[in-house]
Amino acid sequence: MSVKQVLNIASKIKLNNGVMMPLFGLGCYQVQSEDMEKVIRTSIDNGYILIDTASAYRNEEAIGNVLEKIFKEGKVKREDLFITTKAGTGEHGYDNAITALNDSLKKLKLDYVDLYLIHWPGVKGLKPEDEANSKTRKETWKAFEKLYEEKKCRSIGVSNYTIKHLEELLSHCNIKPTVNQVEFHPFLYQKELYEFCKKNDIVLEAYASLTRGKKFDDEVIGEAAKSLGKTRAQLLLRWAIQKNIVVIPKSSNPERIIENANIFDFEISDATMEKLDCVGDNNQTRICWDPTIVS
Ligand SMILES: NC(=O)C1=CN([C@@H]2O[C@H](COP(=O)(O)OP(=O)(O)OC[C@H]3O[C@@H](n4cnc5c(N)ncnc54)[C@H](OP(=O)(O)O)[C@@H]3O)[C@@H](O)[C@H]2O)C=CC1
Ligand SMILES: O=C1CO[C@H](CO)[C@@H](O)[C@@H]1O
Repeated sequence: MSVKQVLNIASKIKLNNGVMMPLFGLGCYQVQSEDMEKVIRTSIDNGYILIDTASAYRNEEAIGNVLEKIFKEGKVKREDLFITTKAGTGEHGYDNAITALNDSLKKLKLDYVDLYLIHWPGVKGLKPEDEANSKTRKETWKAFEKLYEEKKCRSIGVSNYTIKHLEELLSHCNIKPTVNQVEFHPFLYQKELYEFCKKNDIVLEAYASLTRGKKFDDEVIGEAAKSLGKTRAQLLLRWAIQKNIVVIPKSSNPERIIENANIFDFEISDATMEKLDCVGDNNQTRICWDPTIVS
């Protein structure tokens, strides 16, 4: 298969600023620097065009080194890829956020990222309900708007925002967030947030779609995957894709990287989708951090 065909495998979704975002990509949390070249090369060879990282993951430099090599080889062009990074909890505030993206760009060896996200609504050291938290969040967004206008990021968005945080942001922003990246899988089907984002033209991007493997032993998941002749991981990813939710599974294992990409050749029936929507512990199984309680 040609690289072009490979790059076209992943379908895309249109963001509210007109940018096309791939529905599928590689999550880089806990991808070790020494594995990065193998992981990115395997991913790109198998149709991944989106790479998700964050300053907090401490692997932007490793990603930048690999991308530099790949671009030099001419195998893939910068504009073929969609790179996301995030400003961390300690990078809130106007000046901090500006510095944070410039630092990330230097490490990634890029002139721009495709998507820049506020990683977490809470500011380090502040309680979620603290008024100063909301003031600083607003300043952070002002910086994001400036960075967007300067074309240092092609789209701006948020992560771990609840409806309350989004309402606050929508009430004062000049540029709307394009994306909200949150934990989302059948065991934490955040339906209200999903509907809110849809209504407000914000694309939902799921993290921990595979529940980090923690719910693979669930019977409903097992049965549905078996009946489709797919793996549990593929079923979980497909469930989100069918809701037009972007998925970014992480794997450092070449076989699993390939397995996770093979989710565009089957469909989950409406009946099975409904079953999956209701699976588990009343949609309360959170694998990662909880933005409703922790700052
Ligand atoms: N905005 C935020 O706050 C957050 C963002 N994220 C982003 O989302 C991405 C994905 O979420 P993440 O937390 O990594 O969790 P995932 O649900 O993607 O699970 C990753 C884990 O599942 C394993 N795995 C991957 N593929 C398979 C497979 N086919 N079968 C069995 N096991 C598999 C991986 O191990 P192995 O590598 O050995 O294959 C790894 O241990 C992150 O990498 C990050 O980019 C994640 C959390 C929070
Ligand atoms: O994005 C991230 C991946 O998940 C972790 C929590 O489990 C977060 O701490 C981190 O920032």
